[in-house]
Amino acid sequence: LLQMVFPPELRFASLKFLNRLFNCFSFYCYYDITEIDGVNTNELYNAVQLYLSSFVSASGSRLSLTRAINSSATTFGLSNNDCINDVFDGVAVQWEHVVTQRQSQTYSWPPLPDEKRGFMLRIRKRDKDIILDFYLNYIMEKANDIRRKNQERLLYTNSRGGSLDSRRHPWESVPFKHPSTFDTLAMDPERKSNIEEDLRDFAAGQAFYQRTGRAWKRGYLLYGPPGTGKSSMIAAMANFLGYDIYDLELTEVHSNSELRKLLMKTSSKSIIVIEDIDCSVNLSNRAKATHAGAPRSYYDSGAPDAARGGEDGNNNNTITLSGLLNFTDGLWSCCGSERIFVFTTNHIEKLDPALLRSGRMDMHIYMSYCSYPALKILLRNYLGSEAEELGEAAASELREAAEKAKMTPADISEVLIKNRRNKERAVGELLEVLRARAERNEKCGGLREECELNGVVEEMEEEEQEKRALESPKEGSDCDDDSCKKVEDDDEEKEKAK
Ligand SMILES: Nc1ncnc2c1ncn2[C@@H]1O[C@H](COP(=O)(O)OP(=O)(O)OP(=O)(O)O)[C@@H](O)[C@H]1O
Ligand SMILES: [Mg+2]
Repeated sequence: LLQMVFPPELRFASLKFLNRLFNCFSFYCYYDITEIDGVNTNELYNAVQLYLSSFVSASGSRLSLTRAINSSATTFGLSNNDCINDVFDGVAVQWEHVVTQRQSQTYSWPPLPDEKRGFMLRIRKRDKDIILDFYLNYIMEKANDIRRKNQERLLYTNSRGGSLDSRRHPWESVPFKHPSTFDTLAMDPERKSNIEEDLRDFAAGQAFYQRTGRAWKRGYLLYGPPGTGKSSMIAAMANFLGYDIYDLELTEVHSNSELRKLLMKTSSKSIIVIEDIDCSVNLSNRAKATHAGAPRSYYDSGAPDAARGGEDGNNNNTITLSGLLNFTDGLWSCCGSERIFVFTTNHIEKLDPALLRSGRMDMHIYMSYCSYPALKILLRNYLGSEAEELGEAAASELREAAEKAKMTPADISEVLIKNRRNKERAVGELLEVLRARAERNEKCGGLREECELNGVVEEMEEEEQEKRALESPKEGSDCDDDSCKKVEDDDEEKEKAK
């Protein structure tokens, strides 16, 4: 019509004029919520999608269904260019899912997705205040609730090494399904409940952190020998609080600024984990600091710029200790809220004092060898029986052996898993293993670590294994003839080798 009525030079102006005229007389106004806002993912788009998926299934006649890899939840969504109505506080609104093909692909890296997706919200002009002030906040809260209720928490990794995906996100995610909880964690109950209480206080502490002027974050350093449950503790923390986990692979981070960018893209209510902090990256100026003796001198000599949040002059492409400290502690660490930092290490003595100084990591948690109270939890987990049920004599023998043996919960779990169908055999073998280990510890005479270094422990372990292999199969074991014969053959071979 425009083409017929107006000459070409007036077409654009007339279109603009008609548009304005139409808007003046229209009862409605429209808001676009696009999936990608400039270069960043639009959180509101994700929230609206989740919010609509909670009730769209009941009213929609044509829906899109999605399920993420490894996920157990199906998500309903509006099909392309479909509409749905909603009512908030007596006010009617309409949502439309608008999908269009991206026309001109301007150069950008990583390339933008082919489709441009967004939601269009249509409301009456007179309802603007109530919708913009309350409805959108309500949607954000509701989406967070749905996420928590679905228990579809995510485990993020930066294993792509700094490159972004098509949605401009540096983190990759999978549903987090680790079943470890504080109930299943073998640890002294008193220490465990202290940690639980600390976490509970943290999660409910918004007003406290606000009042005291502290950033709403907390740091935990988990240290102890391998197999004592550091990773299991992180999973238990995430399950307890219902937080996502960001597993930061430091070896994939190339500079301090990349580290900051990663931090900026983490969400609230999350646990940011760096495992094996002592060996995951060669923190370039740590050596200088240790050499200098005093922890503070590192700031003077090592990386003056980096300490203020910049890059080390000589090491533009490396991540420095100060970069890491800024990451956990500096201004950038509070670019979100309600976040927990967890570092783990097997060798706390190798860590730079700057990382350990008070206030840096709020709680240092030693994950120790398996004590008797922890052993009781493992017996309950794997055999389904309380230690007291095993009889007083067996219980006290176990207690004594466990205290002397200094075995990790991982080692003990192995013995229990192997014999989980036969409680007596499990307890019998466990006692045997614990005693052998206690005996070995005695031989090493408190120099266990030196013995381990010199291979003495390895030799002893081999001897123990051979001894056990020679004794098996035991009476009443459920191996068939063929497998028994195989074990005998193996034994013979081992004997020969010996
Ligand atoms: N305290 C514990 N409670 C329950 N299970 C445990 C505990 N410690 C270890 N385990 C068991 O041993 C296995 C290894 O534990 P985990 O990975 O948590 O140890 P880790 O301390 O993180 O070891 P590493 O230092 O090598 O990373 C787990 O599968 C878990 O089942
Ligand atoms: Mg671990």
